[in-house]
Amino acid sequence: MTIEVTQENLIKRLGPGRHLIVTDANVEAYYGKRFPGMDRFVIAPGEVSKSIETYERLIAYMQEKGMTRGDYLIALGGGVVGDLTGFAASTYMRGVPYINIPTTLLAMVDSSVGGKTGINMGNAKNAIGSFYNPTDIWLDVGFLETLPKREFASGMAEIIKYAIGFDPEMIQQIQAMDWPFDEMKNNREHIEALIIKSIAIKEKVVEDDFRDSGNRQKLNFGHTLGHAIEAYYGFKTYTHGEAVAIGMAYQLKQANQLGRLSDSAYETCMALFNKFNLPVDLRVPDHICGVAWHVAKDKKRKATHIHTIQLEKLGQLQIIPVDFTVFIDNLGCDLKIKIATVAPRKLSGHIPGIPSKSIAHRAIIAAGLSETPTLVGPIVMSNDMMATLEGMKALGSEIVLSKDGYYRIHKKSGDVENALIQCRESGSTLRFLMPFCFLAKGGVTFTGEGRLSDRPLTPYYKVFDEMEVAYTTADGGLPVTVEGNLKPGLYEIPGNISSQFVTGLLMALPLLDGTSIIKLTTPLESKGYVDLTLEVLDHYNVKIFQDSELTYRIPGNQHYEGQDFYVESDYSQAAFWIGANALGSNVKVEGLNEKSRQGDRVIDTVLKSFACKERTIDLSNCPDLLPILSVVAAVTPGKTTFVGGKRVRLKESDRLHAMAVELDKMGASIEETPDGLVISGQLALKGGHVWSWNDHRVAMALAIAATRCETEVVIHGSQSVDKSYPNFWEHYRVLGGEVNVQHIGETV
Ligand SMILES: O=C(O)C1=C[C@@H](OP(=O)(O)O)[C@@H](O)[C@H](O)C1
Ligand SMILES: C=C(OP(=O)(O)O)C(=O)O
Repeated sequence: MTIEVTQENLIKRLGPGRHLIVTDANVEAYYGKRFPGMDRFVIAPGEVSKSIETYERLIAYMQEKGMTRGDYLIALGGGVVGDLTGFAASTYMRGVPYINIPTTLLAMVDSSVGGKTGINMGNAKNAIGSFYNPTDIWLDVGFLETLPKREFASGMAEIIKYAIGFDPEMIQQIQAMDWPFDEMKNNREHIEALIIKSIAIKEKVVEDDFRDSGNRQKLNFGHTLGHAIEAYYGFKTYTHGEAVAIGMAYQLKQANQLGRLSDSAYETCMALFNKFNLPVDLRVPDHICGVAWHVAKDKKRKATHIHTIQLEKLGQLQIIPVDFTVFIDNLGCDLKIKIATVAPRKLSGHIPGIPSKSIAHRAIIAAGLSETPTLVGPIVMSNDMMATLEGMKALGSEIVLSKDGYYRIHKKSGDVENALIQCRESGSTLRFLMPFCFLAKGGVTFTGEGRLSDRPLTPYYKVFDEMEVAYTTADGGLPVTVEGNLKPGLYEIPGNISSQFVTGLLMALPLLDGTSIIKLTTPLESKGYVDLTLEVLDHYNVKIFQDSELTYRIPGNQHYEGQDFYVESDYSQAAFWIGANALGSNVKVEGLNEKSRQGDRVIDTVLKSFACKERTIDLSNCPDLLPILSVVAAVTPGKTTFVGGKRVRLKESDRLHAMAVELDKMGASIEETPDGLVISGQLALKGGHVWSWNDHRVAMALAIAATRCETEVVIHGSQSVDKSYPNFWEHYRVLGGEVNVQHIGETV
């Protein structure tokens, strides 16, 4: 039965004494007036109060008040109040009695039962604590009238756990509840019954196994992942119940997929989560790898195995030990993923610039089409470079490593048939080589990895339709096979989806047997990249005429012939170090060409605008600078508005979204707009766990953010730098950075 909590009832129960109510400011605001004659110690709401400092203040207050072993502490609030009060009660004078009056649904069914008390140390939840039971638990569902709906749902997640894991009869009662309810009265009976049943289950399990060694682990259903989810997001993004709901949903999905749990039981469980709008997946599914890392560090994990709690049928849970690598594999987390732990410190020193990826792509293609061999280099063997080198070989070029990083390249004689090109994640390789489909009899098949399949190709498909070139795609994505000949003529394409279509056509059309015209139907963005194309074409004696801002004329029957090609240093990569300098580091990147035509050379000018209080940065000609510039903006005072960045969403990740999510996790003030970001700068970021979104530029930008963080930054998916800058972490260390890179499996 539940009881109405009033001052009169309390005093009747406790008798005279120096009793003290511990509560938080929210509960005090609603209910403080119910206890006008009782002393109250009010703490700040939320996890921050489960700290040594608050504990010390509470004990000092009790001493000052002269409380003795005969006096009671009364916890009036949610889990935080209960845990702190219980811990103070268990330690003050080696133990004083306390009464727990939970005011949240979660506390009623979970933390108030079981005798666990504790406070946090840093990010480690309940690092200091004790097993200590309250003398009484007073239940008053009336408190739930004022509980926010999201908090109510959070408590329902625990009730759902009891229902599906221990007592399926509760399921109908949950199904019968009105939700969301306006008034408690129609639901009161169901809720009371569910709370009482939940407590009875927990008490029974705990009684049988007070120190958490056997069956009590079943109460942790969904919690191993749930705790890891809370920790990965710094206890910010999901409530406890939401995190546990996601944890349970993952286990249920796996059990169902392995045939251990019936479809109907699985669907029943999912419907219960849905009823209360509880999430069943992470908003960013790839974040599961970061969550898995936290599981690896979980104190409950034994050796290389993890004890998972799995539902076999409604009402029946099993404890099943699973190899940790199998566990993370089952979560859908790629074992190739690496994690870089980066210490929060500034960088200084010299590093050599890395050869420009954009220029090298173009030079390899031009050299590969030339019958006279030329030496192209230096080239750093990133995944993207490998894709273009292999791609040109597939189209009939001979490529031989001549000396350190320099390749002798030319076109071989003879026909090529049915070429297959693995573009990996390189948009440039795919879009630069697609128009060369006519170089292989029987066509060319392009395949790729990661997000490449989702990046736009429609401007080419329109051209192929017009030119009667056949293509077959897998549901509009990759692999795609293209077969047929482009013809000289008019090519109308947009200039604002990707300049890479313009580059691809500019490189292929000179080989046709007549003049072609490229007409841009929308203004050209990323213009600097098209200028680079024209520069490389000129070097190989291929002539293009720009008749107007939107029109290029390309004479046919041309041949690629040229001198050796030196690949200058990459401004897009140097931008990370230059960005670090804007944040107080002192890095010299050697070998940059001050007269380079690379668009990203604009980084120097853009950084100057940070001297003003407010600045607007247009990304339309420097999309690749967004990740690093957003980091600079996050830790430079003033407001930065990024515009013109729609295309930035179409790269290896949606970079606007990725940077907004990750910088927000690190404590930045950042807002996403349809074509940019708005960032209010501050002095430092917090640090913590972040996800690279499998995007090299996001990973590198987050590494630079670490130079202005208060604690270390743990970058999940740090291997993504291999796409363009495989020696990035090595350079980071050369500059005095402290980086520890591990495979997720090695964190065990
Ligand atoms: O031509 C190139 O080398 C590139 C063009 C740009 O793409 P978009 O033209 O699609 O913006 C840029 O983002 C990419 O990294 C490289
Ligand atoms: C977008 C990029 O490359 P690509 O388009 O070649 O994949 C990049 O390097 O940031």
